[in-house]
Amino acid sequence: MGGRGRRHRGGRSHRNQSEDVSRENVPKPLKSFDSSIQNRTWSNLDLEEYYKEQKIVKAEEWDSFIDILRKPLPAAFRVNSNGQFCHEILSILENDFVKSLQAEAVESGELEAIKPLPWYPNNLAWHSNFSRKEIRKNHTLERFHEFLKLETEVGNMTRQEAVSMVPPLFLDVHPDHFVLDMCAAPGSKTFQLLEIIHESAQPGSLPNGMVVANDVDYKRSNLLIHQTKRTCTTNLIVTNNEGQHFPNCNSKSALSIIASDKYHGPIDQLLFDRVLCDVPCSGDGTLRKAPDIWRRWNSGSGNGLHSLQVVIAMRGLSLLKVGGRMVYSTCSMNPIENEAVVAEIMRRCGCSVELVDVSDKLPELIRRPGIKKWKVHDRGVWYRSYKGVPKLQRDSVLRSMFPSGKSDKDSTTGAGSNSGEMASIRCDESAEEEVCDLPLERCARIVPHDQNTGGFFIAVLHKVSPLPDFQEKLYQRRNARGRNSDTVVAQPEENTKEIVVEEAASDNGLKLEKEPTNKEGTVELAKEVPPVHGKWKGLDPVIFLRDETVINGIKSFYGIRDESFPLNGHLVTRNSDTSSKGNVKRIYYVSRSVKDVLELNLAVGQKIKVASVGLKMFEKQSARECEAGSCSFRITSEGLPVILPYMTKQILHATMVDFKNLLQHKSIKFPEFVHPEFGQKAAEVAEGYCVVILVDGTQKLGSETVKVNSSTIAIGCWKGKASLTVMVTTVDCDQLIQRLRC
Ligand SMILES: C[S@@+](CC[C@H](N)C(=O)[O-])C[C@H]1O[C@@H](n2cnc3c(N)ncnc32)[C@H](O)[C@@H]1O
Repeated sequence: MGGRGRRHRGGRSHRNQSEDVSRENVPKPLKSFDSSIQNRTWSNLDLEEYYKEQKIVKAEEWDSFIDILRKPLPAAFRVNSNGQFCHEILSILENDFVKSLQAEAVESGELEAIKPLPWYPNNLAWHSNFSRKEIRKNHTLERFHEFLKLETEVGNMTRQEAVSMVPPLFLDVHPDHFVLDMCAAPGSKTFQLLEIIHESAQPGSLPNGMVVANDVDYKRSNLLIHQTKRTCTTNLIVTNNEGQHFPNCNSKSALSIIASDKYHGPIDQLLFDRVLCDVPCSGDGTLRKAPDIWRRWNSGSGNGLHSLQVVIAMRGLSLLKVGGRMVYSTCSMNPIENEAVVAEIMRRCGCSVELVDVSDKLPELIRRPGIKKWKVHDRGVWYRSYKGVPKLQRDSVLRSMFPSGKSDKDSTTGAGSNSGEMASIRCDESAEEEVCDLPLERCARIVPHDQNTGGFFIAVLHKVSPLPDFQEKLYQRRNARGRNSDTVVAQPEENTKEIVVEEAASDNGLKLEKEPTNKEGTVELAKEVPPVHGKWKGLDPVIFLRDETVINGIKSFYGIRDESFPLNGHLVTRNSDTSSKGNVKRIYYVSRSVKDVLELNLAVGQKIKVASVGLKMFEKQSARECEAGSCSFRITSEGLPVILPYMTKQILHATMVDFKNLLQHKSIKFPEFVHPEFGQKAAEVAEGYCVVILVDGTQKLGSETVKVNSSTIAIGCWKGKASLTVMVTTVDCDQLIQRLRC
């Protein structure tokens, strides 16, 4: 539909249901690649020594490995499978650019300039032989660059590193799944997850599944909100919780006891069928794309992230349903952030979690088994085993970093026990090299020289039974204590009666509004109705719109029947939209699954910090534009594809010539349309927002003859006193005009 995948401009900026993305959130462009300084900036002796020692590639491959790390990353991109013009775009790539760019490929000694990634389903993902900078700067690639730019801008394509596309494919998501993306920003994988959730949905029908895209960083979340808006989804909640403390939303828990008396929703507890745990990492797999990492890299950054990665992954597993699947991934090549984390969570979970062997999936994706032997490096010293770690260093070098994960609490000796000797010791030779006894070979490591990509790591985990009790209780204890330790020791805890008082406190600077507590220290929830005022400072609360005058006004103006497309209970607003009662400015539509989760979240005291939810469907018109009798809410471009199949009023059908004229001239007086019949119908429709649908030559101009389907092209317009005016951004107009020329 013309409205699909639209990009919006000029809307008022709103921090939480954010429209805009500040420039500082946009990933910095690739630093200019100048071969004269390449060797100086694209090298780091510590990194080289580290990876030689860790033996993630064989000695004979070393040169190929390090050479390719010094070459800029070829650009890759994906075609949005739900985009209305998906097939046209694939056809342009296959029939135009594959051929027209061929000369460039030959010049650089390659066979093809662009080609589909063989392991990605349906040829939707593509590899190019040009770096992003080459595409930007090389004049012969100008047309290709323009094409990529425009299609990305209107939401038909996404530029994404090839290896970063892998985790959602291993997650095996179905349209009815509840999916948690724990560390989601800037959102390229969330976008893929949403595509899968919506895969088989017909226009207007909403899948049963949903995605919760969480990221602790609200600025980065704004980027995600912007990115995913192009999917026109009603099935997404963007949240700003710390992944490792993502709340328990359980209406039956002691904390929620008061609310649960009033709560009769279909979900008692928020658990997920799938969890994506794409954790913060040192990012050395992205060296080819972000060369400044060469300068900054040291082994300490991976060591420093290990504990956080473990606790985020553990939280993901406890939020996973039994029988569910979690993918753990990083864009780091470092075993301390990868195999060591996976081994530690396997140890903590015992038999309740299995590593899934996915070696038969995506056979064309070249990857290597996870390694079972590695060492730990800290401040110039290599350790083969935890035994050798001096006491003073056991704060930074943890037993979970080693392959066996075993501690030796009594050991006071070892390579570095005397701090005076440390500097001269390169390795604790006395200790035996450890080998992990877990099936880490089932993990997948993607190394850059195998298929000219970045580096990446993936582990697929299956939850076969509830986690050991003490792991769940550990989470509660840590929250109750104020959670200032990420280096959690996996030991059984006896007293778990303590109740979470501040489920997600203010570790990251967000302050909770003060809530009343009772004598047990539990949060007392409002007795009558769930709280609606902002609990999280800086985040507007989510409020269900119950104003019948507004809802009925919309229903009757657009001819929407509740039995076909329910509005009651599915419309929400944010606090800043309602500066005074009845003055709602923006209305968001949420799918049933999202509605159920929001209601549960309200019942348990708004534990989840909701940054953005659902799809902006209606926007208030200014009083000047609204004549008496017309509806004061227009439909947004992103909402149109979802609601159009259910609209029975305010619809006009135009032939190609009138449709194109409208796009070109933006505003046309009724008598000036080529088909007077169309001008007549436009004059008759009620003043205010209306939709113009393009009909082909064989169809009549009567509304009842045209059924809306996935290829329907429609635009929002404003019917004024004497003319019809297009309500579509210039970029979208231009894109549509170009498309209609094809
Ligand atoms: C590797 S990036 C995620 C990339 C993302 N999955 C994508 O595909 O676009 C890691 C993200 O983790 C976020 N993060 C860092 N610490 C976190 C935490 N404790 N909980 C949740 N997110 C966290 C960062 O803000 C960052 O956006």
